[in-house]
Amino acid sequence: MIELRGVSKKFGNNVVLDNVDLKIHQGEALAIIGPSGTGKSTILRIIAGLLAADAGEIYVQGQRRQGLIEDASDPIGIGMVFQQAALFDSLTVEENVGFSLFQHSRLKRSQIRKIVHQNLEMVGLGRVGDRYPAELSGGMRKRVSFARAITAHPHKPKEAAEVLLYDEPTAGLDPIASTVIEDLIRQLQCMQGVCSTYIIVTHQDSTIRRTADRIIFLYQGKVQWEGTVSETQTTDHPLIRQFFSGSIEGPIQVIG
Ligand SMILES: Nc1ncnc2c1ncn2[C@@H]1O[C@H](COP(=O)(O)OP(=O)(O)OP(=O)(O)O)[C@@H](O)[C@H]1O
Repeated sequence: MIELRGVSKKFGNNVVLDNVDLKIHQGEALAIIGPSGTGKSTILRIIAGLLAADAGEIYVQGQRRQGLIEDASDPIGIGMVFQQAALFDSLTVEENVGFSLFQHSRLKRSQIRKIVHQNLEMVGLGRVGDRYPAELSGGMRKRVSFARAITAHPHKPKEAAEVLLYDEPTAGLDPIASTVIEDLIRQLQCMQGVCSTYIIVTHQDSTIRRTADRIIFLYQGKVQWEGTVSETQTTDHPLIRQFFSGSIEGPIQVIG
């Protein structure tokens, strides 16, 4: 569904991604893990088309993307759920979720409200449409941002996100609120019998275990390890052992 071939990215002299190859298949749940500052969010932003790679190619359903998302027409929609829910504080929940439809579609207000309400129901927030983000908890704000990511024009199926990119969706949440989000991610994946695809960046052990089918470990600009959740527990790969044990001794250099 998405393929990165030889993608590199640096900021100044800081080489963040170094010739990365990556394939994500239809219906797959892929987690990208690795120490802080290794380029996980950078990969997501490149896949979303928000950031240009310095080198390499990005294919979406076999079609090469040229440029960024505003000048490219990907054959499928790719939605991103940001680490901070990134909601507009001065807009209500309903206005946030329906933002792109209110701005860019000719749908009637009542039609948009119906779509928004359905999507808020899907994330378990059917009753908060007229509240403001500041009146919600962190977990609720994250759920609102999920509802926004899956909101698309009903007559433009290409705009519906078939691939969702989650950047640390459970960061800062307590274990129970994290479970709610993890369950929701899996529920949103398999709606109406069709399983969509997602990529998740997370540091949280429970989120890795509960939301990933396949895991890649990114370090020093490269994919250093790839496997399943259960293989993270059995592998003797030194990077994986150190990462999951939290030890400061090992090949991963501790910054700061
Ligand atoms: N716009 C930017 N300008 C300059 N440097 C950047 C920019 N965006 C990211 N970086 C740098 O690129 C590196 C990778 O950042 P990125 O946010 O992708 O890491 P990450 O693996 O997601 O980290 P974390 O786990 O801490 O969220 C970091 O050293 C960061 O400082």
